[in-house]
Amino acid sequence: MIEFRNFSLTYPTGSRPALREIDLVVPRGQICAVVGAEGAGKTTLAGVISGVVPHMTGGDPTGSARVGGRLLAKTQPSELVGEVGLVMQNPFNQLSGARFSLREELAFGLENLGVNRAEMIRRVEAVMADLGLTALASLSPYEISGGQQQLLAIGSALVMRPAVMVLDEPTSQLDAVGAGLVFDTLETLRARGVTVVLFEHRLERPARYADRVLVLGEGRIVADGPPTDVLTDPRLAEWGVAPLRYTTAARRAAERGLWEADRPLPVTLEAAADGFAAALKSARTAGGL
Ligand SMILES: Nc1ncnc2c1ncn2[C@@H]1O[C@H](COP(=O)(O)OP(=O)(O)OP(=O)(O)O)[C@@H](O)[C@H]1O
Repeated sequence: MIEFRNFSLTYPTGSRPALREIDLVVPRGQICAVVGAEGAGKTTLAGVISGVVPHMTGGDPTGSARVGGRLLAKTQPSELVGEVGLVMQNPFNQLSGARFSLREELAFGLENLGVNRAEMIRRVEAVMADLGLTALASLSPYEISGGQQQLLAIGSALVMRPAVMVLDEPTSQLDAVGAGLVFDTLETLRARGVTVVLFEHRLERPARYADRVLVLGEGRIVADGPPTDVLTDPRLAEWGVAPLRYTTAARRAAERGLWEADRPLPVTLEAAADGFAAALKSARTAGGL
């Protein structure tokens, strides 16, 4: 579980706080997506949860932030290995540089933790199968594509079986198939009780997979709720987040009386298609078409 109480953070060179008065509880097994404009504080929040900020960046925190009951201000990032898995935007930066093959790279963190060999092999093989990496097992992490490196970075976090996974734009370099594998994996993690915090620019995936969406605006949580509420909020654009095309199309239809009054605005393509089909049907029934 993640628990922030009135948490604020100002970087040493910052003129204003990067995070302000964050009150947040993310329970076990929840997929929580965080969206927001550039500079809203997403990477900072990811860094605080994973122990990187302020320990490695500097910064002055106030209030409290806990992961799994540990007070992050008093916990070094190395103590969080195994507790929090962090996947950053650029997978290249996450390669250990010390291993010759994907299989060895995936085993690297487990070796450092002293996990026994049989268990290590079991976990590495399972993660490679889940992420479609088995055929690449003997290749160098440096000779695979950026998308495959992104899957490798996710795999390197997954093998550690952390209680919390923090994913900063985890599918930015992946095609639809690769992104699908990652999001299927997130569903498995939810079922296992892993807490997932997902930072995304694009809203399609949070709309479909997240239990909850937070919007950050200038370091504050400005909205927090189920995707169907938050992503249809008319203030989304004011917060610097472009609404989904389906939601905008349905809102325009609603303004012209072409969307059923009691039907929520859609955040997925399927819900939009159902809504427009229902609107067409009622227009036909009414003899309008
Ligand atoms: N290491 C740092 N030192 C000083 N200021 C920083 C540092 N990192 C981020 N900031 C500032 O803190 C604020 C929040 O930045 P952050 O990177 O967390 O936002 P973000 O929502 O992740 O933005 P983006 O979508 O562009 O990645 C910004 O004003 C940024 O300039």
